[in-house]
Amino acid sequence: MSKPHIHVAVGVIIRDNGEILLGQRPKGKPWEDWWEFPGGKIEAGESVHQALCRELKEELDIEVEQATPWVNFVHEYPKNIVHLAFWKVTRWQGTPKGLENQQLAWTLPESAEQLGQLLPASLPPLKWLTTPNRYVISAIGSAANAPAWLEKLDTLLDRGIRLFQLREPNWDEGPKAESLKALMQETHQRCQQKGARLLINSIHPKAWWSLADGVQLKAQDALLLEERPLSEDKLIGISAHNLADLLYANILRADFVVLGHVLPTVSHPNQPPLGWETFAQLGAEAGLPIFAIGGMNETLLPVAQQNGAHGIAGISGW
Ligand SMILES: Nc1nc2c([nH]c(=O)n2[C@@H]2O[C@H](COP(=O)(O)OP(=O)(O)OP(=O)(O)O)[C@@H](O)[C@H]2O)c(=O)[nH]1
Ligand SMILES: [Mg+2]
Repeated sequence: MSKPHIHVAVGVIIRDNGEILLGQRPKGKPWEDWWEFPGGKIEAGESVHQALCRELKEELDIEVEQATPWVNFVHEYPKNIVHLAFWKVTRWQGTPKGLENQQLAWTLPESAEQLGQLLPASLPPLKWLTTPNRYVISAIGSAANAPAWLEKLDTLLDRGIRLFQLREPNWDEGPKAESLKALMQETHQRCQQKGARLLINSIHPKAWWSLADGVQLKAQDALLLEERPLSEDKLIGISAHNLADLLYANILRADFVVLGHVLPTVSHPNQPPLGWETFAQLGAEAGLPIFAIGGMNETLLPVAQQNGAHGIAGISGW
């Protein structure tokens, strides 16, 4: 017998301090007492945004004022298949109240499991929420430029950037050079001191990936793999340019995807950019958080998020 498909709008309600709102499922509903993000089924004729606003009014008595699409993904339960559209809610009116007699709790994503049992499909979003939303990519070139890089790194760390990628295809001694490995280790140490993470592009030796915090796989390197190449405690990003790359990122159980280039960029002068519309359409199919890349700068972060991005990535523009 085929399982029913259920389409659900889910609100990730986020306070400025990073806490999110979770609710305990009411008595008498399936999965009673399990913790979840507020939300509910999309009714016939409703857009996802309309369903989100209605559900958060019905369940919490708040009016949504600002919400952006984040990740859509599908979870198969024993009895049904749930299509979850997660939206980030960053401004609302009113104080959330449990109108269905459900317990509510504000928690940091990393502490959510202390509340009790969480719905299985709520676990990936909790992990994704701990991924920073600005992703800085290096372009250092040679050991002579190392001091300038380390100075820039310290400035970016002071500005709160918590995710970096070492990507040096044009390193003067080659992308496997000992001089680059030494700089990678210095960079990683400085990141660790500030709780930031450093990923290594897959053009560099595999042994470096686990010395740092994970890997950023080029699309064609991802296609050569059959499974997630590192354990869950490491991060795996995949660079994607089309739907096939995005679907493959799901097979490899990547943590996020970098999709682009979105706007014209000096690094790809001869390829046409995706533009925001295509970015949003592809992103809606990704099933993972997506970084927009190509022509990004910090003022574009809200634009990227309106188009469904988790964050922005780039070499320049910081
Ligand atoms: N709201 C919500 N639903 C989730 C999450 N994760 C998840 O798998 N679901 C599933 O999505 C479906 C949402 O249904 P719901 O019971 O909230 O629907 P609803 O508010 O419209 O309730 P109703 O049908 O009783 O009126 C359930 O099957 C639930 O198990 C989550 O984090 N939040
Ligand atoms: Mg509900």
